[in-house]
Amino acid sequence: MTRLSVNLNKIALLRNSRGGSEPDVLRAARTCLDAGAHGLTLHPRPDARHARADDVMALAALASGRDVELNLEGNPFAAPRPGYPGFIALCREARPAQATLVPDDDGQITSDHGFDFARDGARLAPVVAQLRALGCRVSLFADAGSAVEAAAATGADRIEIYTGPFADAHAEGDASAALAACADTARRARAAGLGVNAGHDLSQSNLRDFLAAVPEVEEVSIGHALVGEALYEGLSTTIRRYLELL
Ligand SMILES: CC(=O)[C@@H](O)[C@H](O)COP(=O)(O)O
Ligand SMILES: NCC(=O)COP(=O)(O)O
Repeated sequence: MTRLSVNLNKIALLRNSRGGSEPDVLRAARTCLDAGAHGLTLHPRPDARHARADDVMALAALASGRDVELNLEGNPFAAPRPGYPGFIALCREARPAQATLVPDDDGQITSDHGFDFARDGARLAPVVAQLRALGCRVSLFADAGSAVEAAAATGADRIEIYTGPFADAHAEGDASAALAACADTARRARAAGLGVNAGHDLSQSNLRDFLAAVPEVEEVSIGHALVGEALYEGLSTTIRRYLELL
Protein backbone atom coordinates (compact mmCIF):
# COMPACT_ATOMS: atom_id res chain seq x y z
CA MET A 1 0.00 0.00 0.00
CA THR A 2 1.18 3.52 -0.77
CA ARG A 3 1.56 5.67 2.33
CA LEU A 4 0.46 9.30 2.58
CA SER A 5 2.84 11.82 4.14
CA VAL A 6 1.22 15.24 4.52
CA ASN A 7 3.44 18.24 3.79
CA LEU A 8 2.56 21.04 6.22
CA ASN A 9 4.61 23.83 4.63
CA LYS A 10 1.49 25.67 3.53
CA ILE A 11 0.05 25.76 7.05
CA ALA A 12 3.33 27.32 8.22
CA LEU A 13 3.23 29.80 5.34
CA LEU A 14 -0.23 31.00 6.39
CA ARG A 15 0.88 31.26 10.02
CA ASN A 16 3.97 33.28 9.10
CA SER A 17 1.90 35.72 7.06
CA ARG A 18 0.58 37.20 10.35
CA GLY A 19 3.59 36.48 12.52
CA GLY A 20 1.60 34.76 15.28
CA SER A 21 0.94 31.10 15.96
CA GLU A 22 -2.25 30.51 13.93
CA PRO A 23 -2.92 28.35 12.04
CA ASP A 24 -0.96 26.07 14.32
CA VAL A 25 1.30 23.60 12.52
CA LEU A 26 1.28 21.12 15.39
CA ARG A 27 -2.52 21.13 15.62
CA ALA A 28 -2.77 20.64 11.87
CA ALA A 29 -0.29 17.76 12.13
CA ARG A 30 -2.33 16.11 14.88
CA THR A 31 -5.49 16.51 12.82
CA CYS A 32 -3.83 14.84 9.82
CA LEU A 33 -2.60 11.93 11.93
CA ASP A 34 -5.97 11.55 13.70
CA ALA A 35 -7.55 11.33 10.24
CA GLY A 36 -5.22 8.46 9.34
CA ALA A 37 -2.30 10.08 7.51
CA HIS A 38 0.75 7.83 7.71
CA GLY A 39 3.38 10.50 8.00
CA LEU A 40 4.30 14.17 8.09
CA THR A 41 6.59 16.07 5.74
CA LEU A 42 8.28 19.44 6.18
CA HIS A 43 10.56 21.16 3.70
CA PRO A 44 12.09 24.04 5.67
CA ARG A 45 13.76 26.49 3.34
CA PRO A 46 16.85 28.52 4.27
CA ASP A 47 14.84 31.78 4.13
CA ALA A 48 12.43 30.29 6.74
CA ARG A 49 9.47 31.54 4.74
CA HIS A 50 7.29 28.69 5.96
CA ALA A 51 8.42 25.69 8.04
CA ARG A 52 11.07 26.65 10.62
CA ALA A 53 13.51 24.70 12.74
CA ASP A 54 11.14 24.86 15.74
CA ASP A 55 8.37 23.30 13.60
CA VAL A 56 10.73 20.48 12.69
CA MET A 57 11.45 19.76 16.35
CA ALA A 58 7.75 19.92 17.30
CA LEU A 59 6.78 17.47 14.55
CA ALA A 60 9.70 15.18 15.39
CA ALA A 61 8.40 14.93 18.96
CA LEU A 62 4.83 14.33 17.76
CA ALA A 63 5.93 11.67 15.30
CA SER A 64 8.01 9.74 17.80
CA GLY A 65 5.13 9.76 20.30
CA ARG A 66 2.76 8.40 17.65
CA ASP A 67 5.08 6.00 15.88
CA VAL A 68 4.57 7.70 12.52
CA GLU A 69 7.25 8.88 10.13
CA LEU A 70 8.61 12.39 9.82
CA ASN A 71 10.02 13.08 6.35
CA LEU A 72 12.36 16.06 6.32
CA GLU A 73 13.21 17.57 2.95
CA GLY A 74 16.00 19.95 2.01
CA ASN A 75 19.19 20.72 0.17
CA PRO A 76 22.16 19.40 2.15
CA PHE A 77 24.50 21.78 0.29
CA ALA A 78 22.65 24.99 1.24
CA ALA A 79 24.69 27.11 3.63
CA PRO A 80 23.46 27.54 7.23
CA ARG A 81 22.23 30.99 8.20
CA PRO A 82 20.33 32.64 11.06
CA GLY A 83 17.13 30.63 11.58
CA TYR A 84 18.35 27.74 9.41
CA PRO A 85 21.12 25.60 10.90
CA GLY A 86 21.58 23.58 7.71
CA PHE A 87 19.90 20.39 6.60
CA ILE A 88 22.31 17.90 8.17
CA ALA A 89 22.27 19.80 11.49
CA LEU A 90 18.45 19.72 11.44
CA CYS A 91 18.49 15.99 10.81
CA ARG A 92 21.03 15.47 13.59
CA GLU A 93 18.71 17.28 15.98
CA ALA A 94 15.34 15.91 14.81
CA ARG A 95 16.33 12.41 13.62
CA PRO A 96 13.58 12.15 11.00
CA ALA A 97 12.71 8.66 9.81
CA GLN A 98 13.38 9.85 6.28
CA ALA A 99 15.60 12.59 4.87
CA THR A 100 14.73 13.60 1.32
CA LEU A 101 17.50 15.49 -0.45
CA VAL A 102 16.32 18.11 -2.95
CA PRO A 103 18.65 20.23 -5.12
CA ASP A 104 16.85 23.55 -4.67
CA ASP A 105 18.53 26.91 -5.13
CA ASP A 106 17.87 29.63 -2.59
CA GLY A 107 15.62 31.75 -4.77
CA GLN A 108 13.31 28.98 -5.94
CA ILE A 109 9.59 29.47 -5.32
CA THR A 110 9.24 25.72 -5.05
CA SER A 111 11.09 22.54 -6.06
CA ASP A 112 11.23 22.17 -9.82
CA HIS A 113 13.85 19.53 -10.63
CA GLY A 114 15.69 16.53 -9.28
CA PHE A 115 19.43 15.82 -9.03
CA ASP A 116 21.68 15.21 -12.00
CA PHE A 117 23.02 11.94 -10.57
CA ALA A 118 25.86 11.53 -13.06
CA ARG A 119 27.16 14.95 -12.00
CA ASP A 120 26.06 15.07 -8.32
CA GLY A 121 26.57 11.43 -7.30
CA ALA A 122 30.12 11.83 -5.96
CA ARG A 123 29.22 14.68 -3.60
CA LEU A 124 25.93 13.07 -2.59
CA ALA A 125 27.53 9.79 -1.44
CA PRO A 126 29.20 11.14 1.75
CA VAL A 127 26.05 13.09 2.67
CA VAL A 128 23.95 9.96 2.22
CA ALA A 129 26.37 8.03 4.45
CA GLN A 130 26.24 10.74 7.12
CA LEU A 131 22.43 10.75 7.17
CA ARG A 132 22.20 6.96 7.21
CA ALA A 133 24.61 6.94 10.17
CA LEU A 134 22.10 9.20 11.96
CA GLY A 135 19.46 6.53 11.40
CA CYS A 136 17.61 8.27 8.57
CA ARG A 137 16.35 6.50 5.49
CA VAL A 138 17.64 8.63 2.61
CA SER A 139 15.61 9.49 -0.47
CA LEU A 140 16.85 11.54 -3.43
CA PHE A 141 14.61 13.84 -5.47
CA ALA A 142 14.73 12.59 -9.06
CA ASP A 143 13.38 13.66 -12.42
CA ALA A 144 11.54 11.04 -14.42
CA GLY A 145 14.07 9.69 -16.89
CA SER A 146 17.08 10.45 -14.71
CA ALA A 147 20.03 8.11 -14.11
CA VAL A 148 18.62 6.27 -11.13
CA GLU A 149 21.34 3.62 -11.36
CA ALA A 150 23.80 6.40 -10.39
CA ALA A 151 21.42 7.41 -7.59
CA ALA A 152 21.65 3.85 -6.23
CA ALA A 153 25.46 4.08 -6.33
CA THR A 154 25.33 6.93 -3.74
CA GLY A 155 24.06 4.43 -1.15
CA ALA A 156 20.61 6.05 -0.93
CA ASP A 157 17.58 3.95 0.02
CA ARG A 158 14.96 5.51 -2.25
CA ILE A 159 14.28 8.09 -4.89
CA GLU A 160 11.35 10.48 -4.87
CA ILE A 161 10.09 10.97 -8.40
CA TYR A 162 9.40 14.67 -9.07
CA THR A 163 5.80 14.58 -10.30
CA GLY A 164 5.42 18.25 -11.29
CA PRO A 165 5.70 17.60 -15.05
CA PHE A 166 3.19 14.73 -14.75
CA ALA A 167 0.74 16.99 -12.87
CA ASP A 168 1.08 19.71 -15.52
CA ALA A 169 0.50 17.23 -18.35
CA HIS A 170 -2.47 15.72 -16.50
CA ALA A 171 -4.05 19.16 -16.07
CA GLU A 172 -3.59 19.76 -19.79
CA GLY A 173 -5.40 16.51 -20.63
CA ASP A 174 -2.69 14.11 -21.84
CA ALA A 175 -0.36 12.64 -19.25
CA SER A 176 0.45 9.42 -21.13
CA ALA A 177 4.08 10.29 -21.98
CA ALA A 178 4.78 11.71 -18.50
CA LEU A 179 3.24 8.63 -16.90
CA ALA A 180 5.28 6.29 -19.07
CA ALA A 181 8.47 8.14 -18.06
CA CYS A 182 7.57 7.91 -14.35
CA ALA A 183 6.67 4.22 -14.66
CA ASP A 184 9.93 3.41 -16.44
CA THR A 185 11.94 5.38 -13.85
CA ALA A 186 10.23 3.53 -11.00
CA ARG A 187 10.91 0.16 -12.63
CA ARG A 188 14.59 0.99 -13.18
CA ALA A 189 14.90 2.28 -9.61
CA ARG A 190 13.44 -0.93 -8.20
CA ALA A 191 15.78 -2.97 -10.41
CA ALA A 192 18.70 -0.94 -9.00
CA GLY A 193 17.60 -1.79 -5.45
CA LEU A 194 15.93 1.53 -4.61
CA GLY A 195 12.52 2.14 -3.09
CA VAL A 196 10.31 4.67 -4.83
CA ASN A 197 8.47 7.70 -3.42
CA ALA A 198 6.72 10.40 -5.42
CA GLY A 199 5.67 13.98 -4.89
CA HIS A 200 4.98 17.47 -6.11
CA ASP A 201 1.63 18.81 -7.23
CA LEU A 202 -0.13 15.51 -6.64
CA SER A 203 -3.81 16.06 -5.87
CA GLN A 204 -7.19 14.38 -5.66
CA SER A 205 -7.60 14.90 -9.39
CA ASN A 206 -4.40 13.19 -10.52
CA LEU A 207 -3.31 10.77 -7.75
CA ARG A 208 -5.37 7.77 -8.82
CA ASP A 209 -4.14 7.97 -12.42
CA PHE A 210 -0.57 8.29 -11.19
CA LEU A 211 -0.71 5.29 -8.87
CA ALA A 212 -2.47 3.15 -11.46
CA ALA A 213 0.51 3.68 -13.78
CA VAL A 214 3.23 3.60 -11.09
CA PRO A 215 1.98 1.08 -8.54
CA GLU A 216 5.35 0.47 -6.87
CA VAL A 217 5.32 3.89 -5.15
CA GLU A 218 5.80 3.40 -1.40
CA GLU A 219 5.01 6.93 -0.26
CA VAL A 220 3.49 10.08 -1.68
CA SER A 221 4.09 13.42 0.04
CA ILE A 222 1.38 15.97 -0.70
CA GLY A 223 0.93 19.51 0.59
CA HIS A 224 0.05 22.35 -1.76
CA ALA A 225 -3.04 20.84 -3.38
CA LEU A 226 -4.08 19.00 -0.23
CA VAL A 227 -4.21 22.18 1.84
CA GLY A 228 -6.15 23.98 -0.92
CA GLU A 229 -8.61 21.09 -1.11
CA ALA A 230 -8.97 21.12 2.68
CA LEU A 231 -9.95 24.79 2.49
CA TYR A 232 -12.63 24.10 -0.13
CA GLU A 233 -13.93 21.08 1.77
CA GLY A 234 -13.90 22.87 5.13
CA LEU A 235 -15.30 26.26 4.14
CA SER A 236 -19.01 25.39 4.20
CA THR A 237 -18.80 23.87 7.70
CA THR A 238 -16.92 26.92 8.90
CA ILE A 239 -19.37 29.37 7.35
CA ARG A 240 -22.28 27.52 8.98
CA ARG A 241 -20.53 27.80 12.36
CA TYR A 242 -20.08 31.54 11.94
CA LEU A 243 -23.70 31.98 10.93
CA GLU A 244 -24.75 30.24 14.13
CA LEU A 245 -22.81 32.87 16.05
CA LEU A 246 -24.60 35.84 14.47
C1 LIG B 1 10.30 18.39 -2.81
C2 LIG B 1 8.97 18.88 -3.13
O1 LIG B 1 8.48 18.75 -4.21
C3 LIG B 1 8.17 19.56 -2.08
O2 LIG B 1 8.79 19.57 -0.84
C4 LIG B 1 7.94 20.94 -2.43
O3 LIG B 1 9.18 21.51 -2.73
C5 LIG B 1 7.25 21.67 -1.34
O4 LIG B 1 7.94 22.81 -1.02
P1 LIG B 1 7.17 24.20 -0.99
O5 LIG B 1 6.01 24.03 -0.06
O6 LIG B 1 8.19 25.17 -0.46
O7 LIG B 1 6.72 24.51 -2.37
N1 LIG C 1 7.82 16.01 -1.73
C1 LIG C 1 6.67 16.66 -2.23
C2 LIG C 1 5.94 17.32 -1.14
O1 LIG C 1 6.29 17.20 0.02
C3 LIG C 1 4.74 18.10 -1.40
O2 LIG C 1 4.75 18.75 -2.64
P1 LIG C 1 3.43 19.61 -2.97
O3 LIG C 1 2.23 18.70 -2.82
O4 LIG C 1 3.38 20.73 -1.95
O5 LIG C 1 3.61 20.08 -4.37
